[in-house]
Amino acid sequence: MRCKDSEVCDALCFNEATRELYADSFITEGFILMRLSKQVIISRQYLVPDCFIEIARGAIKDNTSSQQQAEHQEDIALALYLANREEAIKPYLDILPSCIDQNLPVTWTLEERAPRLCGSPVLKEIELRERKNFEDYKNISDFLACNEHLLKCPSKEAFDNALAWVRSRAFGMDGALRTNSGDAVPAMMPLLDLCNHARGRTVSKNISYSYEEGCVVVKALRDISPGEVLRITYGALPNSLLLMNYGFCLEENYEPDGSSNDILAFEPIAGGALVIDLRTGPKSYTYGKLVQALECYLAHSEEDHRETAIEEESESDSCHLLEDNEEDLDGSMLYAACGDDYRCSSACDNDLSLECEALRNLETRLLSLLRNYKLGEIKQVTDIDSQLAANTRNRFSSILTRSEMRTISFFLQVARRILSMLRFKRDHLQYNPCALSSNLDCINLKKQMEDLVDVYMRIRHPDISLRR
Ligand SMILES: C[S@@+](CC[C@H](N)C(=O)[O-])C[C@H]1O[C@@H](n2cnc3c(N)ncnc32)[C@H](O)[C@@H]1O
Repeated sequence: MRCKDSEVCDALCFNEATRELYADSFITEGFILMRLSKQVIISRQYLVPDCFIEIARGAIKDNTSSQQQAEHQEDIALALYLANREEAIKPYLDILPSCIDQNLPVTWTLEERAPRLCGSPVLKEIELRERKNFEDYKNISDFLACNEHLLKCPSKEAFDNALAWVRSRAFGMDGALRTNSGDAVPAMMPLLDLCNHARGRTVSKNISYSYEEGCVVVKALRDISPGEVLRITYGALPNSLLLMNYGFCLEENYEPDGSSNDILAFEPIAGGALVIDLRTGPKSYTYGKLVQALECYLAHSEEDHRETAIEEESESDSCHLLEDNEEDLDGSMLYAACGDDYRCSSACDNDLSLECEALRNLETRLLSLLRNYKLGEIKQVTDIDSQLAANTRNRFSSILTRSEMRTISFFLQVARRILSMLRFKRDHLQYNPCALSSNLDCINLKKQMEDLVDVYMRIRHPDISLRR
């Protein structure tokens, strides 16, 4: 579709080959590319009959939180409607890619997934996603088997593709009708959904859209050259989600303030219930998470110490403030750092010893996670078609895993630096974020690490911090 001036393009939406949204002539900033009115927006508000939401509510017995459940039901309702392939929307659906075309990791075999994503928490998430899709489909087909008059159950393949379209192409429709949790109702917006995602430092969006009285108005944000890809932003999404829902990842997925959109689901204790979302960025993003991880280890150490203390109480009256492997600590400085009062220093030393232990636990855990990644061990394929798919998978898996390793290295180096400061060792550690990053990223990361160590020491150890 070619928009020469600010035409209303509604009539074309369902019966044109819409792939030609890409501008074929120079478009100037402020140009209105299109108006999508409610006739072409596929949402419950406009096209999806209420019975689909009733089916989704009846069939999906989520055990997640009520908000997630409500959102999920809305997505399922929309997916069911799409899978039902009504005549009016068929031309639109006919051009949408399948899950395989989208290269979604749920379609990769185990042999394809495991080496590429080895070490990544995303491997587990993909399995969960598969299981959830399967459960949802089973619930829907069971429900529709008892309520045949409502709808013919779509095939699993049709349902999977429809749900993938909702996840990768639906927009939150800003309007009077809201989901039970108050969120915007998901809607398909043919044409607007041809735009790619831009975020991060290197590529920015070139068009914007806004809701105006039942219409979505799409405007050029700057001059757009012929053939240039039209880009909106899907949000500050992490690469893990981009890969799972859209089948691609972004290099340099950072915000202008230097915070990464990539989040590492970190389990301080392997298989434990606690998962901390770690991301790199300015200290407001990192300090709280670091402390949360350390507190988890502190809680464990304190339990262990209490048990050991009870065992040892009868054996000896002597107080071992430091562990054997902490012999290299400069005792006099430790006491000085904790104040002159002996009782205070004794308590502080004990705390310090626990804190060092927590930092060492964090260091050990992060190191072991880092070792799980197996970059560069992916088998090469020979035939051309498989090579193309494999190259795409390799590229995006590599972006994702490098980003996760970058986050792990970040916190690892911070833990080591703090540990070295608390032990009053000469500061011989160098931050080395460069192996996984570009030069600019390297400078930012180094600053973020220094800031995090600095704020940690100032807040938790102002006396030591002052002496440095
Ligand atoms: C909403 S659609 C965008 C339209 C898509 N370009 C098309 O022609 O159908 C989302 C899909 O576009 C692709 N995509 C979007 N942004 C991308 C990006 N920055 N890099 C690579 N692929 C992208 C992915 O395949 C994703 O699943």
